[in-house]
Amino acid sequence: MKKLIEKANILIEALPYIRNFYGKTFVIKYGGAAQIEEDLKDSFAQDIVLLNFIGIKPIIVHGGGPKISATMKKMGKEPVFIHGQRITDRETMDIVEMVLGGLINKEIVALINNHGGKAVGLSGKDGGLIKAKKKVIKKATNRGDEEIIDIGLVGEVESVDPEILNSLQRDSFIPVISPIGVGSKGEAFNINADYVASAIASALKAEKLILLTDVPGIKDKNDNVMSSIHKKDIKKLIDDSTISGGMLPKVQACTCALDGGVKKTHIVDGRISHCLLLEIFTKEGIGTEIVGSCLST
Ligand SMILES: Nc1ncnc2c1ncn2[C@@H]1O[C@H](COP(=O)(O)OP(=O)(O)O)[C@@H](O)[C@H]1O
Ligand SMILES: CC(=O)N[C@@H](CCC(=O)OP(=O)(O)O)C(=O)O
Repeated sequence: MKKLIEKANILIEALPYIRNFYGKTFVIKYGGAAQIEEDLKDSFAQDIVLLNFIGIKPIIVHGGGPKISATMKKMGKEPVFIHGQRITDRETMDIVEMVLGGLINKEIVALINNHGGKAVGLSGKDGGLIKAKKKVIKKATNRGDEEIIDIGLVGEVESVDPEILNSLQRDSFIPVISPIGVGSKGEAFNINADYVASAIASALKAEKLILLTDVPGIKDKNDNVMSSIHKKDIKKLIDDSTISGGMLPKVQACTCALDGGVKKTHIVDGRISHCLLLEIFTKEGIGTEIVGSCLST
């Protein structure tokens, strides 16, 4: 009996969150580094379906960097990254569309549907969801001026048209989005999934942006995970190199989303089973939250 009452207490701990989040949109970025074991993929899909059945509206933006790299290598191409962005020639863009839009997107859709959800896969091309333009990377030269590095068909989000998402949500579908944008001439652009998730969360004024990755959260200089950071403190953490590498686009995505009207942003360890439920429905949460308004400090 004691064990049964403990189970009831767990549900009761979740009650205020279920009440607060009813009808709200959560944008969840499912990074390639978190898509590792079959059990974990299943627990992710179960969490999404549970969120949906209790009235939260999840939107998934997925990555898949490791699988793109593995496929490139199989085809005799060496992946190269500059500032965390994959140099994308035309042949690589075909591989990106094949792996993200074909393989990974459909795998996530099938997983969610297997657990009783109604997922629909789309890329930024569908319904004109993500308009993109070529991303320009500038590098300071030792002559004191700047040179432009051409990284090919890498895009940045120009605008988001959420109409297709609104329609899908109205009919209780769960959108699963691959981070491919469409240019003014209909051409495809490869975009970092953190930035796409951030732009979509802003366009929908989502309640939360949650980025699933392969670290327990943002670590300080002593390797301890910081449970909460105010966005005004991010710059200092970048300047003193506490935050670097792959964490840079994530904190940028979180701060842009907060500026765009998203209430809270989280960086969570996707290698933990049911990490979404632990973050959303427990007092402590897991990982790092980045907050930005006076109310949430
Ligand atoms: N302060 C920090 N705390 C945690 N991780 C950090 C920090 N600074 C840099 N990183 C790096 O960021 C990486 C996460 O980014 P990335 O590998 O691009 O993930 P994903 O594939 O999920 O997008 C970590 O594996 C870690 O090496
Ligand atoms: C321009 C660019 O680098 N795009 C990424 C898109 C996928 C992605 O973001 O995947 P993760 O979230 O798993 O890293 C890439 O080609 O790897």
